[in-house]
Amino acid sequence: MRISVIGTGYVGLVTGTCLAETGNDVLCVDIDEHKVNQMKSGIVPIYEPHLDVLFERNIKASRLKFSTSLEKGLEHGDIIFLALPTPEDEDGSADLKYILGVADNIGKLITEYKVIVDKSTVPVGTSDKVKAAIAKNANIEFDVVSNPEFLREGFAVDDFLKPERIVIGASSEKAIKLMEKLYKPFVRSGNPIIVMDERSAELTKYAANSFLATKITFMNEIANFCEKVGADVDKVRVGMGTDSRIGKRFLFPGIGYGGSCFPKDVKALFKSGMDNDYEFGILKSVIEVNDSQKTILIPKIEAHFNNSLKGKTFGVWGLAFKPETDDIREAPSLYMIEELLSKGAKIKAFDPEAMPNVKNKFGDNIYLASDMYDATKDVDALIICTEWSIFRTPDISKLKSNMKAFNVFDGRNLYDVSDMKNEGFNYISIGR
Ligand SMILES: NC(=O)C1=CN([C@@H]2O[C@H](COP(=O)(O)OP(=O)(O)OC[C@H]3O[C@@H](n4cnc5c(N)ncnc54)[C@H](O)[C@@H]3O)[C@@H](O)[C@H]2O)C=CC1
Ligand SMILES: O=C(O)[C@H]1O[C@H](OP(=O)(O)OP(=O)(O)OC[C@H]2O[C@@H](n3ccc(=O)[nH]c3=O)[C@H](O)[C@@H]2O)[C@H](O)[C@@H](O)[C@@H]1O
Repeated sequence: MRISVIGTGYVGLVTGTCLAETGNDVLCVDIDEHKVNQMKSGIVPIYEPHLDVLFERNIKASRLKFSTSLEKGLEHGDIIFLALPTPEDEDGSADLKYILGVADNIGKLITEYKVIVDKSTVPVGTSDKVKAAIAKNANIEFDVVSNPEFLREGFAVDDFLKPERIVIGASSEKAIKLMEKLYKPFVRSGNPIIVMDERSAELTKYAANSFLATKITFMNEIANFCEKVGADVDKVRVGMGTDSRIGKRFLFPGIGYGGSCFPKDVKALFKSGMDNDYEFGILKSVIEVNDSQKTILIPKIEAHFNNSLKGKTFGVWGLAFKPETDDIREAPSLYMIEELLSKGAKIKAFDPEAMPNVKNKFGDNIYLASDMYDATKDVDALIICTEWSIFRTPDISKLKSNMKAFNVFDGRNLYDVSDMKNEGFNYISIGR
């Protein structure tokens, strides 16, 4: 099938590449000329494990091409995916200017039947807005489908190739048939393609992300309470998670959820609620609790240093919002670093993939370490913000010879409390 993907970020590029992998002829369109030039010369512009192999293979097979021209994209694809940003607007709602801007142009440019697929995360009712924006300028038949994406960064290729489910929100039989044909190769394992109306599909995406964010936040509160009453959240987590109704996943406490989606999506669902005369009390709390969780280690650090962080140096391990990505959008590490800088501390930071993004954000305000041990030289404490695998079994003797004082504040519970104590560290983690 001939496919175009408009917007070639984490979702668009993975979608385009994986659809090419199953034999489709894919054109990826992006407004960012630099990005498109990179892709044309074979460079994957983001860090996403395993994407490079598929990317290269499909470019070689001429199934994956790139352009900055929306016009070419609309000419090429029978199915047009919109994988455009839907960032948080000032009032917390999802900003639809990218989606509706492109929809407006689609109406002007299409000359034959197209299926326009919204893959971005958008509030309930957006498909009607997209339809209206296209219809305003088009005299041609077209259909709009809502097909929310559930991939995780760091596992995006795997999640796309082997999805637990595919949600298709549509009312046109013709469009549904085309979408089912396109996705058939991805559901061989028996996982379902779930067809529903557009509004339910749009809400499914927000409900899923908000539920997961709530699950994490609930566990963060249990962890905070564990500290008050002398319980161990790791034990509570295992004790709870073995109940299959609860499940083991997404129960890991830490310094809050971050990323380009959970924070904005929870806020957008809350705002959608308010716009429709419904106040999501639970989401209000999730937002508040997560905001304070991001800096939950700060009072503990301050208490240790007698409320004076001025001139103290902190090593920070892990800057991306989670492991296996270079994405720092809404990363808890950024909130920690900003808070520490504002209190006069100095930072030596390291992340395996996110250093260029962090450099853009902080410039010379922090020291960008050349490796994880460089970030621990002469520090008063080490702070762990992201649980990259390479941090899990550090060379303890190297750490000890580097660090000025043996303080570790661990926002991701990487180490055994008694092991760290036996090694002579003052080790503070979450809920233990
Ligand atoms: N990042 C993720 O893991 C997931 C994101 N989503 C949703 O997917 C959507 C896209 O997210 P990301 O891929 O993370 O965004 P992104 O910011 O990584 O990529 C968006 C791309 O769209 C391009 N763009 C902007 N305006 C354009 C225009 N007028 N024409 C062509 N290209 C244009 C940008 O240059 C950028 O390359 C959002 O709604 C997000 O909530 C859904 C599931 C997972
Ligand atoms: O809509 C999206 O963009 C995506 O958002 C999340 O994916 P992602 O943000 O890539 O990452 P997650 O693995 O879900 O982690 C999100 C945040 O929660 C935190 N988290 C996750 C799990 C956990 O147990 N504890 C915890 O604190 C992570 O550290 C991270 O900051 C969802 O998992 C995807 O299904 C969804 O498609």
